[in-house]
Amino acid sequence: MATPVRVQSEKVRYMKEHIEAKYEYQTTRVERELDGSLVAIPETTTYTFQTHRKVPKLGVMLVGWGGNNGSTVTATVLANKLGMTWKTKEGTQSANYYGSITHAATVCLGTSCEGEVYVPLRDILPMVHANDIVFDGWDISSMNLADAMERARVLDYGLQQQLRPYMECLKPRQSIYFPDFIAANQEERADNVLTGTKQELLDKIRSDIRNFKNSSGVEKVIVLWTANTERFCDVRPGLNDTAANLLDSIKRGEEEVSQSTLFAVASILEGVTYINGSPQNTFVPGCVELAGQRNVFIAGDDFKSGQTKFKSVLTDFLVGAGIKPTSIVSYNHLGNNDGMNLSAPQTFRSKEISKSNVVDDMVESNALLYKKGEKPDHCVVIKYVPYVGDSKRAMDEYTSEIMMGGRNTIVVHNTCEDSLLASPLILDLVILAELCERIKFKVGNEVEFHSFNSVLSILSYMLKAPLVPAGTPIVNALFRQRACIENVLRACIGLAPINHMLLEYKAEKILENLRQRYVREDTKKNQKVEETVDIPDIKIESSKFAHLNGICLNKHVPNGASCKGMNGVVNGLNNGCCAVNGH
Ligand SMILES: NC(=O)c1ccc[n+]([C@@H]2O[C@H](COP(=O)([O-])OP(=O)(O)OC[C@H]3O[C@@H](n4cnc5c(N)ncnc54)[C@H](O)[C@@H]3O)[C@@H](O)[C@H]2O)c1
Ligand SMILES: O=P([O-])([O-])O[C@@H]1[C@@H](O)[C@H](O)[C@@H](O)[C@H](O)[C@@H]1O
Repeated sequence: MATPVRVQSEKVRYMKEHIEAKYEYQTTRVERELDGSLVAIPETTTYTFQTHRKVPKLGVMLVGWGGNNGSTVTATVLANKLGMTWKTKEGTQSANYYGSITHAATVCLGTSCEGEVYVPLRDILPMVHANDIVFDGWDISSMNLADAMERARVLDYGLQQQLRPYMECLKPRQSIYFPDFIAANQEERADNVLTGTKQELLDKIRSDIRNFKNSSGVEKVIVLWTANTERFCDVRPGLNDTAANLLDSIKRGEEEVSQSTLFAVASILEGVTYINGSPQNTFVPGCVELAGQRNVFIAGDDFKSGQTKFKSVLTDFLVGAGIKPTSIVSYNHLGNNDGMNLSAPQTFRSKEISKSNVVDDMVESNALLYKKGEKPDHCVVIKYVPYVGDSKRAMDEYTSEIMMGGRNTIVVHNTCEDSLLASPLILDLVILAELCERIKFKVGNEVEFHSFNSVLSILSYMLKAPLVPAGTPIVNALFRQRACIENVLRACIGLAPINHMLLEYKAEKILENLRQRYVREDTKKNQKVEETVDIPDIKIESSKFAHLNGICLNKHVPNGASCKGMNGVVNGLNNGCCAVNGH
């Protein structure tokens, strides 16, 4: 059960409706002098964050609901909600949300007398639990979700049998289908298709969103594309370069307006966040402008689930270590329908772009290794091999230059169960997007609170080709992306970012030159104790004794005085503690 973190600070107020926090945002502005030298100027900006505390009943409409990802994420939520277990050859398996940072990851809250304290990321701020999400959606295939789950061949059959009664009643809504945008081999499953002009299709999708919102009891809806990868659409003046032109193009029935852009426009016009889990350029400039005009969140592109996620870690490590990757070859084969759709050149091109650009920011960050414009050779190969199904086999080779003309080659084989890696990302994307809808902030003496930019770049951690507001940095390095989420959530409760400096432990001896204030609630006596200990002459100002990382601060503990042992248990006599701490 969630145990929300509570911050004790005069800068944080827990009100009935909101958590309000004042936050000193510290940055460094850099100026280049005429002689080319750089000047770094520390700056502090005061933010006031307000997070609405009420977690809504969330409805998620998946485009491509009957696909491997769509059926798997729906099944996963049902299995967790119903507490299902099933037999496998290794024994009994229970449902879980591994791979989701909002359900299976922790963050370091801070330091206690026992050392660093880690809490579930979801305990930082009130957020939707996956078990409570209601799914709906569209698919060009009419197959119900139970049959779609079977078709996907992702989940153990024993679990599928338990889920079938709950899923066979779930049927995807008819969808928009423009054959020219996806591989021709998808035609055989397209038996659930809407007809009409592009404007009529847009209006129908909008009506579906309203219908779901009104009939399902959900309080909020988010739409997420997990349908097939489309080819890139043209971007040109008069077609989709502005919001007005895009809406006119839809009215005129312009061929180059894609299925996914129609879904995005429908969502935006309904005031509903839209997330793109595939690599195509859904968010043409007119779509981005429309989202900004309507203050609706959009995010994308392309789930970062396995091979590329690894790449955004390894490349960051190599370049950050001053090692120069000069050749990156990413091959994989997979046998699911996604792989079949990607076997067409035009859809593969969309994926090739999103999988290739992921190293750009890391390479450009190090001018000591790379001249301007210089990049590693980078090759992406995807082959369709039906036999392996959803179990994608990724093989990567990283060749780098090391000191004195040396070469380093790293070869990785990575079996990615694609849908089991993408499904937790779908959950994190919609849960964090929903949370961001409840966060408002103002800067300095501003009177009005406002939302994040409509391009929700904080979701980059889950995406291969992060969509960011124009002119802002694109970050692909995975741990920077994760730190961004963690530290923004911390800022919303007035906590400083985790900076990994651990200065409090950098003293020559932990017990020397260290000044710590510990506020420690004695849960047994429900007393608040404030201790200030000066080292080396320990002057303990209270009857309680502190331990720092298991080292007892007690120097002269009169027998019988209560002394908290390493695990915080009052042991009466100090010998238990001292015996443990060896003094
Ligand atoms: N690890 C991953 O699985 C992963 C990672 C990154 C991106 N992706 C992307 O996620 C998407 C889904 O992956 P998947 O493995 O579930 O693929 P899938 O082919 O199993 O599912 C896609 C579904 O979309 C449906 N569809 C196609 N066009 C549609 C339309 N116009 N409207 C509604 N439905 C439509 C298809 O019928 C199919 O059921 C793909 O674009 C893939 O590239 C997947
Ligand atoms: O694992 P990852 O690179 O993040 O992403 C995957 C690709 O490796 C795979 O080729 C493709 O079919 C999937 O849709 C997904 O994009």
